[in-house]
Amino acid sequence: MSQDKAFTMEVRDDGVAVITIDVPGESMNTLKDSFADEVGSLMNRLESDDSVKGVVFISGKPGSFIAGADINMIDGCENAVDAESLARKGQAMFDRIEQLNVPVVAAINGACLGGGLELAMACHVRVCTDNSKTALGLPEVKLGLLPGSGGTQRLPELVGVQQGLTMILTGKELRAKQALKAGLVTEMVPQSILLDVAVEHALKRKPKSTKPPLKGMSKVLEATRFGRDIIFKKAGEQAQKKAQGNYPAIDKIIQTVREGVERGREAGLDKEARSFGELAMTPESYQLRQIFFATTEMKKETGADGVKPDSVKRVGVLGGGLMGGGIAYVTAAKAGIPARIKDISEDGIRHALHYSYERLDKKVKRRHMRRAELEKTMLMLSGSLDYSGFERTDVVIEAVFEDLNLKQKMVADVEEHADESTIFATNTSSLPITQIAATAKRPEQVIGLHYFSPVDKMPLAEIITHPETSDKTIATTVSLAKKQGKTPIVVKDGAGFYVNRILAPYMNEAARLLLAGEPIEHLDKTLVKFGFPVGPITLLDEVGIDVAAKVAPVLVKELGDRFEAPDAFEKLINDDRKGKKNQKGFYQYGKGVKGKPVDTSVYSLLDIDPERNKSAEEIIDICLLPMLNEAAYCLQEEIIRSPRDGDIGAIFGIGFPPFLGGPFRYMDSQGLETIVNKLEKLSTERGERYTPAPLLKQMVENGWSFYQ
Ligand SMILES: C[C@H](O)CC(=O)SCCNC(=O)CCNC(=O)[C@H](O)C(C)(C)COP(=O)(O)OP(=O)(O)OC[C@H]1O[C@@H](n2cnc3c(N)ncnc32)[C@H](O)[C@@H]1OP(=O)(O)O
Repeated sequence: MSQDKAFTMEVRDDGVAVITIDVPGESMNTLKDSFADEVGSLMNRLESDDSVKGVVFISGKPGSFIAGADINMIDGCENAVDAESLARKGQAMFDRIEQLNVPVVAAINGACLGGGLELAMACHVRVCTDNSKTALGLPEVKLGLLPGSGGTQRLPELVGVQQGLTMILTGKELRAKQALKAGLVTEMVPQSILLDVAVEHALKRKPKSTKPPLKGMSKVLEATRFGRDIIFKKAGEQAQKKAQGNYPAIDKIIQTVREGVERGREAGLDKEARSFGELAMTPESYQLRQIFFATTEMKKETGADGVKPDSVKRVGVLGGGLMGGGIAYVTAAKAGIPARIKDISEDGIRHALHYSYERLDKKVKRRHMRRAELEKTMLMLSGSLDYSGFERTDVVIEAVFEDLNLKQKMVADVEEHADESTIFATNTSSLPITQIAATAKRPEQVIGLHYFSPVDKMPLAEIITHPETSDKTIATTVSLAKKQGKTPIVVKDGAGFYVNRILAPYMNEAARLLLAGEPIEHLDKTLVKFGFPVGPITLLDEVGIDVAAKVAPVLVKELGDRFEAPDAFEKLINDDRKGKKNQKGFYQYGKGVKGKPVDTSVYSLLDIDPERNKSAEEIIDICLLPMLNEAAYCLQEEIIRSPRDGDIGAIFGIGFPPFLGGPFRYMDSQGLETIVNKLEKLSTERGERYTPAPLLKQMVENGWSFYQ
């Protein structure tokens, strides 16, 4: 047995060959091209050794099985032929495993994803642990790919076409219980007996291939060609509704699964390998892979080089509203840290506690959580009308009204009632942290921690430093945000910070186009088709027209005239149009409203005669370019630390189309000269606010790009 091998085999006295997968020097197993030879020689031995009665594949890593093929390896492919050949090598390797005469069992604990699940599906039996980290899925679509080593064929064979297709199209993972129900695993066991149970299966007779455990309508549909046509059509429509034609993997997945279902596994595998090769070379897959690399890199960063975060054992939350409730929830449910909520009313506290209860209860009902776990999490949440219990908090996060005096008073109160070392993190979305810290006794412990609504769903947190924030405070806050399940970016203090600052000019231009007569649906649909999750006018309704109206003057005051909002807010507010929250905005809301009809009365209110004048391309340029330009200003002013942070912030904070890589990668892909030229043209046509940021011009002059 050699230490430098990823696959090592030991044949036990009972005749079961246990193959342990433990990629040397890596924290998680990933599959590499070079393992084909290693597995090949193990297969040679197994194929010729009659004394071996069964085989078990198990991971040597404590918390995971295999996280898929090595994405670096895929990224390193120079052309489609290289990538196709990787897929074919994997297919051949897994075929050989499947064809062994003895039973082969995958013993799965932790992540079993992509190529990892493809290997497990080539085994005859899969046993998994009931560990909460156990997850089985084919997430390749999130990388703009399809499963390349048999996954498009074996998953539908095991769980049925409908469920298999959905899993491959969405990348959705199944937890242990769900995998058992779907027929993806044969047995679910506690981790302590995983190997023993796997060995038992390996000593049984090789199981005959089974049919997916289908019931009801699924069974009827999958039985006939007509029924399967319906499944493929529906799956395609649903997936494209989200993808808007921007993700080439979607069509390829449907065609490939269909090929196998209709023409057999061999034809399916051939199409799978070819499609994998082609998709690996698409710009969409390239950008999505870069997001994976960026987020993995960010997981390791502390936010302050060389500084270790302090441990956070208790958190205080000021304000039990929507944001406070969400913050308390992610603190207890995700980070596992007790949170003490202070509000001025019992109602506020009740609201916050209820917010968590509702979310946890949903998980229990969906069987994602046991009731005992819900109760344990709820015990971590407590409320108070005064500061009792705050003396032991390590971090206090305030989520009270956007009022500077009030926030400064919160700082003083926390300094009085909490420990000397307690960090004060403010969830302000518009007030400068420097001003909130201005009256603090310990300004080095004041920091911004800006969450996005809804807190439990939105993955980004902006961590805002002011000149006196200490490195320890930064590192501790970054670490807390990560535990709460967030991807944090550290940004410098300044109006709008990063995310709202780049969003504002985009929204302003959409509003200007609307006032000039472009129909609301035309604007929204154009930008959704471009790749945003919702259009800018829908977003205004979601954020709240009153909130946008409040933020606008702050940005103008701090950053200048290019942030001037079009003159329509007053009329909208006077008409009590706040957006979704009071069910009165640009769209119609309320009971009985089907679909998402525009509230056309808004046109007469704003004296608009709606008519399409601008093409989709013009609308995109008009709205998007000021966002890109502002991102460049933020980099120039060091509001963000790097283009990478700017890209991740835009993708995770406002849903900038991920397949375009974020504002900076998008500018690189278009060419900075093109961006500057377009901005200059728009500046002549529409106003000086489009003047290119000096950084962009400087970069063009020097022939630079944001990334190498
Ligand atoms: C042919 C096939 O069909 C094609 C494929 O299989 S494509 C790959 C499909 N698999 C995936 O997309 C899964 C990618 N990985 C993940 O989502 C997450 O890493 C995970 C959920 C498995 C674990 O998350 P988490 O516990 O937070 O650990 P995380 O920090 O992300 O990863 C641990 C290490 O494993 C590495 N890693 C995980 N999966 C990897 C992969 N598929 N390729 C390369 N590296 C990977 C990470 O880079 C990180 O490396 P580091 O220790 O040097 O920083």
